[in-house]
Amino acid sequence: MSKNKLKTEKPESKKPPKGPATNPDVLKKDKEPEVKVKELVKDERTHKVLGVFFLLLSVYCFIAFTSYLFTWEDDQDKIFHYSTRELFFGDVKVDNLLGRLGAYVSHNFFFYGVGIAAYLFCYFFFIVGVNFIVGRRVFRIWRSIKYILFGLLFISMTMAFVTNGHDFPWGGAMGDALNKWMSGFVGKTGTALLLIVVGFSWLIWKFNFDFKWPEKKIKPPKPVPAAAPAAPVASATATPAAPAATNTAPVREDPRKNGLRDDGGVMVIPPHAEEEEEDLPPMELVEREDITVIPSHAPYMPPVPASSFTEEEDLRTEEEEAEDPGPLLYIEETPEPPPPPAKKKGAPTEVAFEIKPTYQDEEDEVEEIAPVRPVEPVDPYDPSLDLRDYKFPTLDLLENHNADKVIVQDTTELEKNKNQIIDTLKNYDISIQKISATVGPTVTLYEIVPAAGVRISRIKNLEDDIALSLSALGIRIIAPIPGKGTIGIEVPNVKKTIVSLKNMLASEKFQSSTMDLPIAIGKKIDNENFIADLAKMPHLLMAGATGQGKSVGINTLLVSLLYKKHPSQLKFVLVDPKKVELSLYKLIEKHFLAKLPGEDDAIITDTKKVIHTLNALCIEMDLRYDLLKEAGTRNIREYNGKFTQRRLNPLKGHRYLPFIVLVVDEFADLIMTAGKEVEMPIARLAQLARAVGIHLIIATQRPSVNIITGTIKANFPARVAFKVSSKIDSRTILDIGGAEQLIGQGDMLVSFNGELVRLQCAFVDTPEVENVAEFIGNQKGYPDAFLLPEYVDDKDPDGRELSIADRDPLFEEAAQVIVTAQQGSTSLLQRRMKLGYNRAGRLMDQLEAANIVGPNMGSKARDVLVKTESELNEILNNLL
Ligand SMILES: Nc1ncnc2c1ncn2[C@@H]1O[C@H](COP(=O)(O)OP(=O)(O)OP(=O)(O)O)[C@@H](O)[C@H]1O
Repeated sequence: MSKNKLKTEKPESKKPPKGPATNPDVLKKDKEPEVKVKELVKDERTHKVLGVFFLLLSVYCFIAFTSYLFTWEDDQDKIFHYSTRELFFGDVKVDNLLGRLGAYVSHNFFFYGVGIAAYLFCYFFFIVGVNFIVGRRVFRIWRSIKYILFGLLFISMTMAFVTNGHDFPWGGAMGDALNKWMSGFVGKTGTALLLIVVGFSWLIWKFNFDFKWPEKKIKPPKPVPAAAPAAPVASATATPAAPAATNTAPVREDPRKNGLRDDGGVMVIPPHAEEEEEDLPPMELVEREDITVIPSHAPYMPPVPASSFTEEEDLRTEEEEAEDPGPLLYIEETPEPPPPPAKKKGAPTEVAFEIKPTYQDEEDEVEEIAPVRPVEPVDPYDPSLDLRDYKFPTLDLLENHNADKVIVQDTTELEKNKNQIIDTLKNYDISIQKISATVGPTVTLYEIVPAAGVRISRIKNLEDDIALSLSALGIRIIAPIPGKGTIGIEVPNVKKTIVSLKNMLASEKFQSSTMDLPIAIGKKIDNENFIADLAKMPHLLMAGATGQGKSVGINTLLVSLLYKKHPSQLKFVLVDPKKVELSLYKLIEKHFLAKLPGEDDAIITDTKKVIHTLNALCIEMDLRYDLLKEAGTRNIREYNGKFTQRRLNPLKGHRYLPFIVLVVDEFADLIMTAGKEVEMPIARLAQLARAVGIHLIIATQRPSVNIITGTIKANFPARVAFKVSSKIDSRTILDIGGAEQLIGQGDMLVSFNGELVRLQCAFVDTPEVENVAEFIGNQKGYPDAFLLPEYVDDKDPDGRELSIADRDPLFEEAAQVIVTAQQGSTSLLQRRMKLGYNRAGRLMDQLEAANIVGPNMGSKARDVLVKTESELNEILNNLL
């Protein structure tokens, strides 16, 4: 890849600075750092200063207002008597504790403003101040503003109405004006009634009083005759005996006390549905413990600590808050019918209730089972929110490579080739009915319809003769072209056209594709873009002699994925034994790469580390299978679908699963150095990993049978061959000859879905890849690369059992997990801490040695010997 094109240094960087030569003796004055207004506004310190200001303002107003209540008579005279100028700059004596300014401000707020309701301004300044100082929304500003506005109107008007004619401005000018207008409009009595209605409505809304009518005595139920059919209910107290009774109070009387729970269809509604029960059929409410409210931004990936997002969270604006789906509600599966998710934004409670109608008899049941009331669906979880500002790379980072020129072939060349083919065939007594040509980027396909009675195998055998007569390399005969009833002869073009990746990515087909992992591979002979879904392939084996376009091919695939996927949806594991081919992708480590914990470099070049990484991937695969199993889903799509619908509990280890694509640039090298140790995990992954979203792209220069073994081949149904050196190699990779006749430079054969297609691989140059990687790398990423589970090699002496003295660094964390969950299970450690089985097992042994858990009990979880966290802390302190 590095030899594609050498990146030239940008000329500007080497140019001497323009203008007069600088004298080194004359020291330049340090440029004052520019303070940007935007940064100043965002600065935490600015917020704190504002917070102090608002708090003091609140205190100031409060003292001034309170003082005004006692001194208003004297001060008012002076304020009326003197002009503002005299008041401010003269020597007027006032009684207000806060002097002339206090008297003046209070007078304006009370007299010309809203009267006693002016205290609401103190409250407002106070909450704004607290929010600024603390740096997060302790008080909800917009909601408070609504209440304050309502309070200003209502209190000032009510005070003006009640104290009508009083000297003190209880309602202020605004209250008086409102009162006057309202009294004229609906009369004094009308105004009084209106104020009472509004006041009571507010109180009811706020405190939701229980207006209970004295209950009627319940008549003891009549004994049911023994012959009568039994009603399908669980309890006579919960279900009235006759339809007429369904709307009577006793049925609804404190339904939760019934403690009944039926396993029928359930409907989940927010708890305040209780208030609106009046219109509903009688129903029983049962507290549901299987519904948990957990924070909206629960970590979805182990390497990203939850705390890293909280700061950003806190700085979110009120508007963003409004769009936020709010606390993440996850709803556990219940049997049929599936409960519609129900949680209104900001609903304050942590329990939801299960409501089901009670039935009179079986006939009613069908009607009654219909949903009781519509419930608002919960906003789906969006994994990309953690990097919400991430921008996808733009097409202008890529080059056109003159590919915008329409592919035209010399008509004389076409005509000449056509005649040559006809003549050659004639020489062998093969006549044809029709011949047509399709000009592709690298080769032209001549399609022949032979005359009746001509055997296809005869034409096929003439491959070399036709090549000779056309004096061209790389002629391929496809006899017959599947599904067309014609025979194809591919003849290389004299002038080839580069297929630029840019054009392929700009195509409608790619832009509008909804594939999980769309890869733009290249152009077919008929110039159709070949875009496939790697997730469906599900793995790709690439082979080709050196210099035939493999590295470009790998870049094409990787760049295609980078243009379509958000960092939260996709991770690459890059294995590059050649050390230079994939090094460009280092820039996107914190966005798209996965690595082993504790590794510095995400791109793996060392064979030993490759073995660890492949085994870690196998562990990840197993963990993912566990998660899928627990979620009752069959593949990653269903699983992530369920997770985003908030139907899986992150507290139980569920997380959004990004696709993982493993890319091995030189497989032969690995097999040569590590043999089975590499082959086995690769084969395991190839066999099983597709369902859990792990896909492999394996490339090799040497497609010999000892490298591409039967096991590997059997699990890679999609294979790509660039030009290879022999027919045997072509057979090894494609199970058929033909790749040896390719003409190189990205000319390729793809065997996929039982079809063999000749493509010209899309071309992306090294500087373009660099542009894309830089574009992504310059954006905010995760704190670290995606961490794969830990793998400890049993044969590795470093990984053997350790004594308590040198216990695992994760020992304390593991102890906390086990004690909190009160469950001594290794798989719990694996899931919660994303550890491999070996490490989790060793941790468990160490916990046993520290008497935190009991001995191994086979398939059952170990006993947890420590019951409380304080007990645990004591043990841990003693161990230190
Ligand atoms: N799709 C393509 N379109 C046009 N030219 C291409 C294409 N692919 C490769 N080439 C040309 O072929 C050269 C070699 O390609 P590449 O580096 O991908 O080969 P390779 O198979 O990876 O070789 P090696 O295995 O030695 O690394 C490139 O520098 C480029 O000029």
